[in-house]
Amino acid sequence: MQSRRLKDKVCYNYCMSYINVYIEHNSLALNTTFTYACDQKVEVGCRVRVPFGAQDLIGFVESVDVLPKVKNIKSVLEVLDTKPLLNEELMTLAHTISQNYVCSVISVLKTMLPPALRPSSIEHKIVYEDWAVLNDETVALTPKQKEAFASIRDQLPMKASILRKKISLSRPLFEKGVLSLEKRVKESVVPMEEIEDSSFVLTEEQQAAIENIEKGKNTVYLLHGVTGSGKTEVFLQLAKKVLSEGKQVLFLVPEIGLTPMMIQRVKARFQTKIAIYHSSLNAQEKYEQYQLVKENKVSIVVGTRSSVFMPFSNLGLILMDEEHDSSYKQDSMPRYHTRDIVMERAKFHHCKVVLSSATPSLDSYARAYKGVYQLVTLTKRISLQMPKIHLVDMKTEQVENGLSFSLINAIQQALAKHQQVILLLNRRGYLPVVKCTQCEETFTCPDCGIALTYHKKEDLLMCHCCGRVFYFDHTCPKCHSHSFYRLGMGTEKLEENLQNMFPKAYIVRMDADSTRKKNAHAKLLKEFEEKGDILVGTQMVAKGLDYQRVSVVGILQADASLARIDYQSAETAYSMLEQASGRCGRGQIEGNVYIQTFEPDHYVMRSVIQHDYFSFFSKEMKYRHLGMYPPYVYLCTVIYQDKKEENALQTAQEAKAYLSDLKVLGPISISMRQQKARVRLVIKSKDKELLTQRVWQLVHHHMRLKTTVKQDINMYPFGLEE
Ligand SMILES: Nc1ncnc2c1ncn2[C@@H]1O[C@H](COP(=O)(O)OP(=O)(O)OP(=O)(O)O)[C@@H](O)[C@H]1O
Ligand SMILES: [Zn+2]
Repeated sequence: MQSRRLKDKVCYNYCMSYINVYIEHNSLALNTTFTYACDQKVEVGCRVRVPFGAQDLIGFVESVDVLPKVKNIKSVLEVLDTKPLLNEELMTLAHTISQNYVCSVISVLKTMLPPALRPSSIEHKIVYEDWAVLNDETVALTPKQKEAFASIRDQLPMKASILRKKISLSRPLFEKGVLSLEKRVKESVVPMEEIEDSSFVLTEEQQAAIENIEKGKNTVYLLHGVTGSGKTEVFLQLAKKVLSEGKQVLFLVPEIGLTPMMIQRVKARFQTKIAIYHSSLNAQEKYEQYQLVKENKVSIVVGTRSSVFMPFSNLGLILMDEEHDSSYKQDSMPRYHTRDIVMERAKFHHCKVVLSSATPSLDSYARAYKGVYQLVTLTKRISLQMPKIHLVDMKTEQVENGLSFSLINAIQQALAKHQQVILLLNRRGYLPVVKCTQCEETFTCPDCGIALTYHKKEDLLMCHCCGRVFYFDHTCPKCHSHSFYRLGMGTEKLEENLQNMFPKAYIVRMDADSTRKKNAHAKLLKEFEEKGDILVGTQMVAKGLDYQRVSVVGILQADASLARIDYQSAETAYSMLEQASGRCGRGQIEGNVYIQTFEPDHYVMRSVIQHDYFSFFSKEMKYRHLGMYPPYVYLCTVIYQDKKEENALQTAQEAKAYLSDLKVLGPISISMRQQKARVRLVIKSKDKELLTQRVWQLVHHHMRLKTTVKQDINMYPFGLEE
């Protein structure tokens, strides 16, 4: 790998410079710069259009050399930016990420930028609009024109479209040069409910936590506070101090559930313009928010994963809420974990980082336990006590429509008292499996080979793996029967069952299907808060919700996440159960949680019943140690994909042989994608640098062998893909 040089940042020599460019290309083989001649002013971090083979490609300038190093080099076709899109910090960061995650620099550069600024973003053109601005007031006007001008004089500059609607005489004002037109980026309004700020006296624990963090010498703090212990308030207080010193603050939230809530709280508290950044924004809105930070117009950013790449100039604090959440790891190239990027940015800006969660990732807690991070704890809830957990043993309980009698009873009582209920079933759709009762044929996705889910409202079958949908005529393609088993249930069916059982209840359903539209998430939550009795949903409902009237939480099929054969299943299950439980009893009414399980004696269940994170942590760490899994080792998975399984297998075998100095598990065959067989290797090492080095060498080994089998590298995966 070559190292980056940032010398000769700008070339003011307009005659000719030689620039090194990362070109837009998917191949890791091209993860190097190419040199071009350029006769225009250009800086590091600008985009250029260059000839490459028979194509024109877009690239980023990595460095500018005054002296030519290569003979017969081609010339740049066009310099696309007058100012660098990415500053030195971000250019260097891109390089670090590429190194650590074994991915191309260009893929990182693309991820860092809002869609409108990505190298060849033809479909995301930035939208501009005309504004009328004052040009020359001294021009002679007719009395009528004078009158018209006077009526709008104080409102300038204003949108030309509004001006034209307001006065009919706007045209002569432009023609005579009183006004002129200016193109400005169209401003979109991101709608957001305004809420009032609540101020309260900090609890002793909150006070101590703030002091510990402010006075601490460490860079990274893990704020471990039980659900409802007021971690957000600690965040807001810490932010206040840093903002008063004139520095910027980044609030990171997981996708997308908590975003509206955090935005509201931050806005209410600081009463100032903030930048927000999440997946519901369109390209134009993202561009706008990005520019707000770039032009130093805001000091606060609230956003999900990708906001970690915002062009901060003076970052004073990074707050990462629900740090355990899986959405912080990007599951496409570059497969970075936000926490790692946070650490890099904190290093550059010399600022503190606070990670917070009621159920920290094993990784972060282990670091805090060892003293690498400073542990700060909140052990008590603000309101009453922690909710009471009831483990409902499904082996012995009576059940109706998938609900145990204990849970049905609790729901009835809550509804009678006008309290709210949250039910979690981590499976969307109506029927998870469609199977013919005559010939036992199961409908499966031809691309992925997994069972299709029936969605009743749309009356179609959907693959939850690749998203493909299939028309369903309620006939078995094999034996033409019309009768199907009604096995299992997803959230859509649960909602229907509940409506039949509790006809008067107002039910809100929240899952990937009901939240597909823009801002649907925030709308559904508002609907539940204002008039809902029961909120049904997938793990989305387990996250961060803070409603005072929720007295019952029911978790259906609680063992489903434990059943997965993955080293991380127990951690995911513990966190989901504890987080979901934490949604009730947050106000003045007691909370009761019903966990429907076939394994009430499992250590995950035993820890949840006591709300005892540490007992879970200790047991889980023993298992990880025994099996040699993170945080004891670093992992990398490589998935080989090919039309023919034997090709993928053979390549994986070759890779395993090449990596004979490391512990490699597999190859094993996992589910298909796009009709291609997939074979997985799991590579383990205690030495992070060695792992990275060997994986890069593996990539080059495949290049030398001209391997045609597609490989997908995932450094530090979040669980193993199946
Ligand atoms: N000192 C305080 N006095 C009274 N109420 C408080 C105080 N601090 C926080 N609260 C309120 O307590 C509730 C819980 O706080 P918050 O949502 O920050 O909890 P949390 O620790 O983030 O919980 P979770 O991990 O479950 O998301 C909120 O409604 C918040 O407004
Ligand atoms: Zn599929």
